[in-house]
Amino acid sequence: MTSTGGEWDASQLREYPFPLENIPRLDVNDPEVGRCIAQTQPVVITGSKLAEPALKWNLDYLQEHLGQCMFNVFAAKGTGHKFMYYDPKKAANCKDFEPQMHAVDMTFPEFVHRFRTSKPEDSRLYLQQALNDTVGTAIVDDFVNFNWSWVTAQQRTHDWGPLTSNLLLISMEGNVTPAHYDEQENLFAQVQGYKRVIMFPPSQFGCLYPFPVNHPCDRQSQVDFDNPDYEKFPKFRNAKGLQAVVGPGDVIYIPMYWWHHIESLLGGETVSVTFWYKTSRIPQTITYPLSPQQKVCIMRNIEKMLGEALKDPAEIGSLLHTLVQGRYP
Ligand SMILES: CC1(C)c2ccccc2-c2ccc(C[C@@H](CC(=O)O)C(=O)C(=O)O)cc21
Ligand SMILES: [Zn+2]
Repeated sequence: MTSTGGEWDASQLREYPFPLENIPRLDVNDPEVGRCIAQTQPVVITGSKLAEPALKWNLDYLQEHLGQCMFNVFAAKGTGHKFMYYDPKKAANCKDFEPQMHAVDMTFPEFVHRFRTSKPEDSRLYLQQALNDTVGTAIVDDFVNFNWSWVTAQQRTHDWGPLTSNLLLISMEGNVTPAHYDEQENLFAQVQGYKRVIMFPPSQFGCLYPFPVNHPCDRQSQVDFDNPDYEKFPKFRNAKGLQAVVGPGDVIYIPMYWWHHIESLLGGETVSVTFWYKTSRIPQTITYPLSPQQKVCIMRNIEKMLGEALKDPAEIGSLLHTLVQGRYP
């Protein structure tokens, strides 16, 4: 994988212990794009103009045109570079959980000021804000001029459910969102700077050891890619990833249940806009063998049901071990 125009170079890519193949990079008019999406395979789509009006969304422009409301900004703990999502509701009943980032609400000018005066010993920041009509009138103008006809055609062609949200993401260079999966289809538009996306198929659930469903970090991998614990996570040695670097104007399709780790490359802030779609209603006919995605969904339901049935999450593991050991080799 080489840079297209010298904007980044491979020396910026953090080293990880797993092999990586490239995610295909195709023009929006290539019929192969539709085939990739239909087969829930990741693909980088160029030339879609999906969020073209946002190509001018640098910090100055956004400060000028975003409203004066408060923005969701996350600060990583200490000088860490990882932004691992956690569910605050589940954190409430998980006493020994230590969040590795915390939410700080601030105005956009405050965010820009802290972003620009940030020193190496300061916490890294990551702004994540749902784009809606409260974030500012001029931005709405840009927003309505996104390529809605194209993205709505994808939604209809692939029988996705409703658009649930567009997130505006502004990251400092070097920030990392560790590997996790989401339960929605995602067309991820990169508009400023470069991001490296590393993805693993849902079939590699067994190599990536997600936290228990009832844990605040549900859906996130327990494996620290910078320092993997092969004693606890031996099958991580078998992980095989796909990767792409996306830049302004690129869109990457992140299929539901696919693992993704995303890092912002050097060169200043990175800005992305996500288009998340719920899945469609339950398919009429179930075909066998079930897909890896369906098996992840089944495993999630079992964990949820056991959590409710047993009340104490600590009992789930021993019950599952009793159920499996010596009985389901
Ligand atoms: C880490 C952060 C800021 C965050 C904190 C707290 C709650 C939610 C989120 C959240 C959600 C989405 C992203 C974008 C992307 C990862 C990336 O681009 O870094 C990704 O995972 C996706 O598009 O699915 C990033 C974040
Ligand atoms: Zn995600």
